[in-house]
Amino acid sequence: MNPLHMLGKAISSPWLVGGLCVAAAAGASFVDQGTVQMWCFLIVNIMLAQSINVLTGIAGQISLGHAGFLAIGSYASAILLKDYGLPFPLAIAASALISAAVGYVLAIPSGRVREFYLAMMSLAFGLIVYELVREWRGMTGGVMGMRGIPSPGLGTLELFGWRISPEWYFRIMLISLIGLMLMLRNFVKSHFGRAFYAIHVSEIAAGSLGISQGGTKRFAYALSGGIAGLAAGFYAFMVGYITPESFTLMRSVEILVMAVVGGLGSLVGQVLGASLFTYLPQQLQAFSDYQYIVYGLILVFSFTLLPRGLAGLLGTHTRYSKHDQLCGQVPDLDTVLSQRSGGGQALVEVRDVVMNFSGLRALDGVSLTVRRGTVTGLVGPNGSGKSTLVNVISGIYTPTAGGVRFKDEEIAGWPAHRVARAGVTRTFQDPRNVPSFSVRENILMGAHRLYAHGAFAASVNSAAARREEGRFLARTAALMEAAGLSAYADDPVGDLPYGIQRLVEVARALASDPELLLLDEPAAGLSDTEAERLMALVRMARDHGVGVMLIDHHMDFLEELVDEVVAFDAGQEIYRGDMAGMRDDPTVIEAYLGKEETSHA
Ligand SMILES: Nc1ncnc2c1ncn2[C@@H]1O[C@H](COP(=O)(O)OP(=O)(O)OP(=O)(O)O)[C@@H](O)[C@H]1O
Repeated sequence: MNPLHMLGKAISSPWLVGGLCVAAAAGASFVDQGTVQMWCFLIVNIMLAQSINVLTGIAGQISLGHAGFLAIGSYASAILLKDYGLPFPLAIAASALISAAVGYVLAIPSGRVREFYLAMMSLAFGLIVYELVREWRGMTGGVMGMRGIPSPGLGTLELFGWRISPEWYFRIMLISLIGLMLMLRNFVKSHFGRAFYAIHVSEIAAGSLGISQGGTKRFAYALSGGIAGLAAGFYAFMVGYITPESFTLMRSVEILVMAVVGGLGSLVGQVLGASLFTYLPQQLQAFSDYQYIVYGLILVFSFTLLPRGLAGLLGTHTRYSKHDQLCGQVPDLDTVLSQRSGGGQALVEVRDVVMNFSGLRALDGVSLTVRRGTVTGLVGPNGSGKSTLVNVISGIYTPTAGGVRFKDEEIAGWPAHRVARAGVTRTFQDPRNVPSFSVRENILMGAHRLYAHGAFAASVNSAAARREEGRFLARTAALMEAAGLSAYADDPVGDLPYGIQRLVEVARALASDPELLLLDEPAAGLSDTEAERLMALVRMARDHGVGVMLIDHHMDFLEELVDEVVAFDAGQEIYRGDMAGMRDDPTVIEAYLGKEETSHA
């Protein structure tokens, strides 16, 4: 193994980390106050880096204004303790809650913009907060700052009459950091962490699994704001004096740089980045005028040579599943899907759907019914509107006219995640997996809509959360076995052949225990063995009462599976019936099959 990766493994070891924490907690009594202050400052930076990592590294929402959260949390906790006499732990908890609330509100406009505009918006947030704390003199002390905040350094911070010394303050911070890191670790490995990452990689694919884009972004902003607020509360009491100059744009950039250099997406990386940027300024004191030039150079160096930051260099890899919690035996494949009754009943009814794209009519009055426990094939030449129909049913497009009824509800116009949560799961013509996730993580992500445990249970890894995760892991294992994917369980999907990626997407769709399954060219690029496996999976779904809509161009493949086939041309139905009839139908031959295909048949 690469020596750097060995080092990475060592620093991620719970024993080493635990040992270091115990040593630091004990050692705080034997070092000078400046060192203890530095350690406290390091903890604040680690928390801030984790805060930005949740938002930017995991959920993919860039933030250039994180010092805004730091300012809000610092002033809030200081005011609550100093002016309202709140005990210090409550003041810190309130600071976290207030910053989380601000994050939630900020997500409403920010959730609507991306990339450059999002960066600008977050920048504006940081600048507005900076100006507010400068101008709101009555509350914040304006440019003169807020003095006399109870602090362990001055011996003025008390908890129920106990004067907190700097060493004890450090120990309290250390325990809080350990708690935070453990909770974050559990959170990231849960379905919440996978949802955060999914909206980062593909909002459309996330929606098709029942992950709400807006809801997930709001949650990510609130969580990130909350963590920054926690750091801010500790910071305010640690320094005992805050001014707007501690919350400038440079501070926001510094926090982002720590996270980027440490390795966005990695929890361990944030500790490394924060450590570097806590100690570096000390070492660079002689060059303080050039400090930001040095930061800039580090950033350029890091982008060029270490795109995944220090975490990438040391090979520390954040996993998005609690794969070690697989408990019990891999269940029989038959039990992975619910057995649904009512075979033959109408499941989805598409009525007179029209879909226009600025002048182009992709669907022109399409009506179609898919029944429970049946497979409906959809064929037609390229551009005839098949994928558009799948997009309309699955909520990606709102039809220009017409309706879609699923079970007892009119779903046309529902957002994709709501349609998916109702039980409609689809695959895409080009597989939309999360390339950096393993096969197991991708398939597990399919079960998102079925999870019952909440964020707190996921973070503390409660018994109920463990049981549920174990159950879905076992079902994932059964699906991997059936799809012939077990050998790739821990491989990143992006590195695997195309056919395997398709099977992963189909297995992921089945992991959602769908009632209606929409498969868009699932057999394209599959080998014969892979196609056999795919057929077995589709048959299993059908036999469990799932209604399947299957788009494909392989006639032999369709012949094996479909109960009814519908042929489209130019957005209109030109044939409906069985496969044999379709092969002989002159309109279908003319528009789609051609003479050659029929003579082969
Ligand atoms: N978002 C969109 N904007 C504009 N035009 C679109 C959009 N989506 C589809 N179309 C057009 O609608 C028509 C139908 O496309 P669609 O992808 O549904 O066909 P298809 O039958 O699935 O073809 P293929 O077999 O190639 O996937 C095409 O002319 C396509 O260019």
